[in-house]
Amino acid sequence: MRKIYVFDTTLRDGEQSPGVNLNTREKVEIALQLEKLKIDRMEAGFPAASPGDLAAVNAVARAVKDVTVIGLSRSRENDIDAVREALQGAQDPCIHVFLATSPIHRKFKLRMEKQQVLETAQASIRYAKKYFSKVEFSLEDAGRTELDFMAEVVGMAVREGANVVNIPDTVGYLNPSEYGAIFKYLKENVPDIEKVQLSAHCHNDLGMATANTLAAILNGADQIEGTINGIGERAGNTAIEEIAMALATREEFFEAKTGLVLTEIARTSRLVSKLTGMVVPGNKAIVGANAFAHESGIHQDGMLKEKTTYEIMTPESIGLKESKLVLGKHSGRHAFREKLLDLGYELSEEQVNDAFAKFKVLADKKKEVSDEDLLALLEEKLIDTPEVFKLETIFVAYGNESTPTARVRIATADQTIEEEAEGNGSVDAIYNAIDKVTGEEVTLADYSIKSVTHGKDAQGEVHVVLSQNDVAAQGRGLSTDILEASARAYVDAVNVLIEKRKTFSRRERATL
Ligand SMILES: CC(=O)SCCNC(=O)CCNC(=O)[C@H](O)C(C)(C)COP(=O)(O)OP(=O)(O)OC[C@H]1O[C@@H](n2cnc3c(N)ncnc32)[C@H](O)[C@@H]1OP(=O)(O)O
Ligand SMILES: CC(C)C(=O)C(=O)O
Ligand SMILES: [Mg+2]
Repeated sequence: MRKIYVFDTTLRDGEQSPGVNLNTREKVEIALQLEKLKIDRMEAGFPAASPGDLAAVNAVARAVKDVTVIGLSRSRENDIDAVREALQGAQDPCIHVFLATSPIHRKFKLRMEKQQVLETAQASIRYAKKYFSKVEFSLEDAGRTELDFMAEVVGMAVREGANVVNIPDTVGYLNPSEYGAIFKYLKENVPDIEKVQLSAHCHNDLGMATANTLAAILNGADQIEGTINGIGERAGNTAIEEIAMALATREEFFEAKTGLVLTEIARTSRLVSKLTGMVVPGNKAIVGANAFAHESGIHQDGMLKEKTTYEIMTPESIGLKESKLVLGKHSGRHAFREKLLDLGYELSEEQVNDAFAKFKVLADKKKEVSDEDLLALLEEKLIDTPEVFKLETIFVAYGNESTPTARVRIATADQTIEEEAEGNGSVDAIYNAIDKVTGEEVTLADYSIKSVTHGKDAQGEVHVVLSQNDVAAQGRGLSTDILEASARAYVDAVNVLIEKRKTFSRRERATL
């Protein structure tokens, strides 16, 4: 099995993400975690960029023990000297020198002819070689460089003793067959190419960074460069975790693997996200919150029967605990029943069906139904009070300069009654309208409201206590709308009150 070396540039190209700025302490923290992940090489920064970055690279160089630490440098002696200073104290230092080779960069940015590019690159590799036993040279924007000129520059780098030659698709322009073909071409056309390691460095402007990097591996690349979570300049770099898991999942196809401790992937991803402030999208491959979550009933059923139906790798393999079955409007009975069992509810088939119907109504209103939602829903269902009055609809008209008015429609066993009333607030108006329907003379002894779930679409739970003569009754209402929850709680309490009154009078009659 061929080993693919992993060059992590989270601390350099990753830090080039707009808005990201890592201080020394943060760089060291990430570097130590990258060491646990067992990446082979880490680019800690660009020492010539600022005194702060030079110091941070130095701190990383001194902190890590088992990883090659790299500093980036333009093809200029001053930049190379800055890397020399920054890498003092490193166990295994390496310098990364780069110069653009494409016609666009030569003409507009560097304002150099081909020959000048060749000579500048040669001089910088020679200078770097005086101080470093390990030198990587990158042909910036290789992806848009003429193949014959690229081969000429790579040949020069090989002769000058570069250890790694990197072929960046700096602007994410190529597609996998084109990028793979470059590696094949260099392998076949550059004399002594086997003396260097060829490296792939891709950007994700067209969403092809991972595919391009894999194409390079299939065509002989020895090293891949990337960042954790794929952060980096513009649309980012190749996500290292995607390459590592692609190789691990399809080992028989690629016949290559990294030396990463895969179970450290999730932890590393979380740390990088936290310290860079770059949130990982839920649908991000491997490390997104939904990468091992299933919401659809058919998928959940498959997962419960056999996980490989819908998972090509396990969450445990990247250091997560388990897959998640998320209950939502697309979920089915299998997952629902499983969740009830998890929560300690062993219900009959009929009860499950009944609760499932209520769950679907709630799921239509909420993106995700949480455990708290379910508990609230189940507890409400399990209280067996006959519904003398059943709330059907409420309508509230409210304005801060007008009197709130509410209209309620309530069903009884033999009719549906609609009433309207005013109040000194929306809830008061609703309660007055309900009183008109029920004809019950009750006192509102207590009213409380709390949110039982989180977020903007949280469920509100309203508790009311009603009293009538010596009888008190509690009611509970649950809804994503607090006015509806208030109405439900009140009607529930009236029903409980009526039930209590019946029990009370039965008991009284019995004692006569
Ligand atoms: C594809 C990549 O990711 S490359 C890395 C990109 N990363 C960064 O640029 C982050 C760090 N950079 C910086 O802090 C600054 O750009 C510095 C300190 C390096 C340079 O700053 P300044 O001296 O003010 O130059 P500025 O950034 O404006 O322009 C870049 C100069 O470097 C030249 N240059 C660009 N690449 C190279 C190179 N590889 N080798 C030599 N010169 C280069 C440009 O032609 C330009 O030269 P000019 O001033 O003669 O026109
Ligand atoms: C410095 C080089 C390697 C780079 O980041 C790029 O070309 O994308
Ligand atoms: Mg880059």
